[in-house]
Amino acid sequence: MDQVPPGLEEILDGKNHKLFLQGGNETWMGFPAVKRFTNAFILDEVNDKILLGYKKRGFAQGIYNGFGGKVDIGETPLQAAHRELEEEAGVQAPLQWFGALLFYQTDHEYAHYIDLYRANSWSSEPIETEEMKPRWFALPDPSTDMIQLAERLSREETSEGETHVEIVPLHKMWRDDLLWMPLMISNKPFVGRVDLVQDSAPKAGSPSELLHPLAKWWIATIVD
Ligand SMILES: COc1nc(N)nc2c1ncn2[C@H]1C[C@H](O)[C@@H](COP(=O)(O)OP(=O)(O)OP(=O)(O)O)O1
Repeated sequence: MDQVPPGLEEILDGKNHKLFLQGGNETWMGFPAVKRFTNAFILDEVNDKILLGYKKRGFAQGIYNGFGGKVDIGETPLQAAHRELEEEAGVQAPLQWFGALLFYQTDHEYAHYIDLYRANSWSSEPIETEEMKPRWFALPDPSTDMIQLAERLSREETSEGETHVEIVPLHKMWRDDLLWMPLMISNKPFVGRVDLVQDSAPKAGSPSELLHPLAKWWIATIVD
């Protein structure tokens, strides 16, 4: 019988779930507060592509991610997701909720509670903004071992750190994304919690240490 991690009962809100994966030997950390965020992904299901943004500045500069940020006071998470997508990629899209993640990183002031959204259509060609440079990448099959793929991509990268490959740059995304990417690709709603040790942003280094920042993780799909 799996034990739902602290903080996720409220997010599950009575919905049935099925454990997808879990790992790590630590105990769940306590956290002082929770802050709400959103993250939105556009998927081109005709051409098996995903739109990601290259973070040009500030926190987590140099990684690829969906488009998102904090939920402002007075906004619903869905409103925030639409606003962030438009601000960061100049795009409007019929966003659908597909998951929620709770993260806590050692010594941080708050845990991130991130509502995840996806859409299969979009209003116009994405544009580069001050914060993000959008780029389309080929999606791997959801049955792919994402950790092995990230290791291969990391080895194949040019010495200048330039990503030539057209496939989704898993080695330059948040480490936890490797765990739930198959669920996003196959559109299976999920909830998850991930605890991280400090300094978890992706950076060059030994591919075998790809999951090193993750101290404990638990991800479950939502079932009807
Ligand atoms: C392990 O850490 C993270 N994993 C994943 N998958 N996503 C993360 C992680 N940390 C942050 N994020 C998401 C949350 C948001 O969708 C974006 C941006 O987060 P950030 O903390 O940079 O948000 P801000 O830029 O401060 O928000 P504003 O745009 O509102 O200023 O990444």
